[in-house]
Amino acid sequence: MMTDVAEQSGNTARSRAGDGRNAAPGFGTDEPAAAARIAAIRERIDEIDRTLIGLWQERAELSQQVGATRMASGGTRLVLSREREILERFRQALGADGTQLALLLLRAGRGPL
Ligand SMILES: C=C(O[C@@H]1C=C(C(=O)O)C=C[C@H]1O)C(=O)O
Repeated sequence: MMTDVAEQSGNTARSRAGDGRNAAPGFGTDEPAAAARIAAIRERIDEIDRTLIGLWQERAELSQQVGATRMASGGTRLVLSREREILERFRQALGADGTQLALLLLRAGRGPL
């Protein structure tokens, strides 16, 4: 993110200098063909992000339903053995970043500890 902003302001500075570069502001390149390819790839990235956000929200709602169901039956709010399984699943698939992602995912459902 920081890099994008820095690169964009770099392009803006060149445009102001009137040297003919910065053909496609916001793409981080002065090559129109590269900018077109990037725009096409970004469409899919945006689609993936929308899906991820929707799935994230759906998972949080389902997790809250489980918690409410369990507490209404006199059970516990959390089940740490289950949370450990989920952390391990994400760690195995994605490594250390997977663990961090799973921690955020679990927190989205049950709130901060
Ligand atoms: C949703 C549940 O409740 C809590 C939330 C979990 C989750 O978001 O995956 C996992 C374990 C529990 O601490 C569950 O037990 O399945």
